[in-house]
Amino acid sequence: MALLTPEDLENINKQLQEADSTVRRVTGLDIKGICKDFYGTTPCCEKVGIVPVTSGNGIIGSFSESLNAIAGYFGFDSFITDMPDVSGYYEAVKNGARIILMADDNTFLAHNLKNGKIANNQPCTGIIYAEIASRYLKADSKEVLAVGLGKVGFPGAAHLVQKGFKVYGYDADRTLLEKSVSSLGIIPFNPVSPEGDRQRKFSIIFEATPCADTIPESVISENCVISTPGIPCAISKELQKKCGVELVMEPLGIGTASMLYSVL
Ligand SMILES: NC(=O)C1=CN([C@@H]2O[C@H](COP(=O)(O)OP(=O)(O)OC[C@H]3O[C@@H](n4cnc5c(N)ncnc54)[C@H](O)[C@@H]3O)[C@@H](O)[C@H]2O)C=CC1
Ligand SMILES: NCCC[C@@H](N)C(=O)NCCCC[C@H](N)C(=O)O
Repeated sequence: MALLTPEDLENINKQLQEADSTVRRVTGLDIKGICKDFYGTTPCCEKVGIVPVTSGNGIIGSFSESLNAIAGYFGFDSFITDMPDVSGYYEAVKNGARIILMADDNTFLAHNLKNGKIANNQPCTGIIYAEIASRYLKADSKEVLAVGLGKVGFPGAAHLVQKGFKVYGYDADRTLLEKSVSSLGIIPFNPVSPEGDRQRKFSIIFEATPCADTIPESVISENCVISTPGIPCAISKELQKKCGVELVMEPLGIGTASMLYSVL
């Protein structure tokens, strides 16, 4: 899995505020409103314990601090434990944490100790970015392009299928593309070299790849939202400006909010 860097998390509050205003423009609701409406839950001063984890590549600079800022932004009472790992987990519980947030190199979880609910960042991220895209107020059709069908993208594409959208999809990994076609019924469509479908454009695009510039101008409709957790960004700033694309993209907060609301 591509790991976050401290650079990705710089000015996390500013990134979150900017993403929130884009989400509000795109859907009419802010991120809180989307999570509340989608999960049917509202925070009620649950205490969130954030536990740094030293395994694998170790602690990522400002990752825990970013989670603390994000939890506060969404109205949770949160703290970072002094100790990492098992000692940190013990410290969190002893200090009254109701929800534990912790991540190693492979899994980023939220666990509600009271109701037993547990969430994984990858599906929670894919689903919430897909949900935001699905609520685009200026969408000109129910057709969606989903690029990147991995641990984040597949759950997001599945969510769009379940919501009744006609999902065109692509993944550079042929096996994953074939699995998505057979299990979700998505229509294979390579945005970079579409066979036959040269003029197909989309006003709703969901992207979840670790590659830059995966969305070419040829598939961007006049009114278009690109909802993408993918890092680096799926579209250049120049192309975004040229096409007037609404870009919903943020490195950690939207996915974390989805996790927290899903375990309430
Ligand atoms: N913003 C956020 O909150 C979060 C962001 N991420 C980011 O989302 C991205 C995806 O993460 P995962 O799904 O866990 O990774 P993954 O490796 O499971 O899936 C990525 C998929 O993209 C495909 N891919 C790569 N280049 C492609 C291209 N040019 N065109 C089409 N498909 C291409 C790969 O074949 C793979 O199936 C990563 O950049 C990750 O850092 C992940 C979790 C949260
Ligand atoms: N964008 C949300 C998904 C993050 C994920 N791509 C990642 O970097 N995971 C590694 C987190 C490692 C955290 C570290 N163990 C710490 O506790 O600081």
